[in-house]
Amino acid sequence: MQAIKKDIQDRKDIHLLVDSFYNKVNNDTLLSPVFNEKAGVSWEKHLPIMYDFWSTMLLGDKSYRGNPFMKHIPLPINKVHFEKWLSLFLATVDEHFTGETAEEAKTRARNIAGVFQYKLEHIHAGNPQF
Ligand code: HEM
Repeated sequence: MQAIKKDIQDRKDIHLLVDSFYNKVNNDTLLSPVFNEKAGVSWEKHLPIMYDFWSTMLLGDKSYRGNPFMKHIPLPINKVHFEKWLSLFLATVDEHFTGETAEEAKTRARNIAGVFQYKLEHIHAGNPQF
């Protein structure tokens, strides 16, 4: 029987969301090389940052301080990468959660991915006006 899904309520839920998402990323042939080869991500450091980021977004605990966009400027990523990133994120939320905060997570992800993609397109086109 399938477990009854609940909403994202606390940091334990955020850990499940983030761990499951990056597990998918690490198994994805398009995104995994960007994280592991191009950026050489240290997962030990990155995952706790992402727990704080999503806790700040969804639980309002203000544990994340930083400028997330800056880290993405040097990455070789475009629309195709963002579409994949978003589809994995949305699938992860739906797999584990349902409710108002789960919907909020998907809306935030869509919006931020859209903004990042738009800004990067301009920067990559040689118009670093941001
Ligand atoms: C194609 C899409 C994306 C790729 C390939 C990507 C990749 C990365 C990489 C390689 C880092 C740096 C990790 C490190 O410092 O070791 C990073 C950091 C981060 N990313 Fe992304 N990312 C993507 C989209 C997004 C989106 C849409 C969001 C937000 C919803 C996001 C939020 C963050 C945050 C919060 C950080 C941490 C920044 C910090 O260190 O303060 N990323 N990402």
